[in-house]
Amino acid sequence: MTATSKAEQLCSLCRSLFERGYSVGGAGNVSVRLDDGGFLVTPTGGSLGRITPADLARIDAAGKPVAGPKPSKEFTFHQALFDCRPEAGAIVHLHSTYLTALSCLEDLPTDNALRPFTPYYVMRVGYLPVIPYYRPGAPEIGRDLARAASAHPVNAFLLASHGVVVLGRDLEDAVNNAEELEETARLAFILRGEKIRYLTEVEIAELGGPARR
Ligand SMILES: O=C(CO)COP(=O)(O)O
Ligand SMILES: [Zn+2]
Repeated sequence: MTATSKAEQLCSLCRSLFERGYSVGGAGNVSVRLDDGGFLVTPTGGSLGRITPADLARIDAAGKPVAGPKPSKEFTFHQALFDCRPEAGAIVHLHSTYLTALSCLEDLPTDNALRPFTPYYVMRVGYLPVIPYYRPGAPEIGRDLARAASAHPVNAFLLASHGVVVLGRDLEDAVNNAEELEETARLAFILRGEKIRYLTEVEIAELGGPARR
């Protein structure tokens, strides 16, 4: 896929996420890896709902901004993840409602904030490690995400009291993973207080999702 078509796809998926309430105000950021080793990333401070290809920042393979407006202040953590996950083609960071609500709970288990009770969550994401709270833009987020991404073969990480970071092999895959994960968190809140039948270890293993280390 050319850089131009990736830019168009990025803008149309960002608009779609915004229009369906996955992002509000200026929250969230999205990036995609280009064939030359560089990246396209949403600008800092902009709404995902109103992005055009001219609004995207272009970063070269060395991590230097080379065109467009100032990139997202979270590009440092996008880059840390791209560096340790060469198979990842895109990253979506959202403050979507139910995942962010989950991220605000006290005493979340750091190895997995969402115990699986449906198969697509396991197949698309695996499980959900938690990164401690740091202010948005803090370099520690990238450092901790890189450590977690090496330790856990999963496609998403919850940022405590902040939101979620989701990876995919390409942009469409990353967005699908993010939607599935937000829906899983929504179901978890709907089911709060109910007796949930969690998937068994055997059921999880046969789904072929990322294996728990
Ligand atoms: O979600 C955000 C910070 O965590 C939004 O920041 P940017 O506008 O810099 O992308
Ligand atoms: Zn954020």
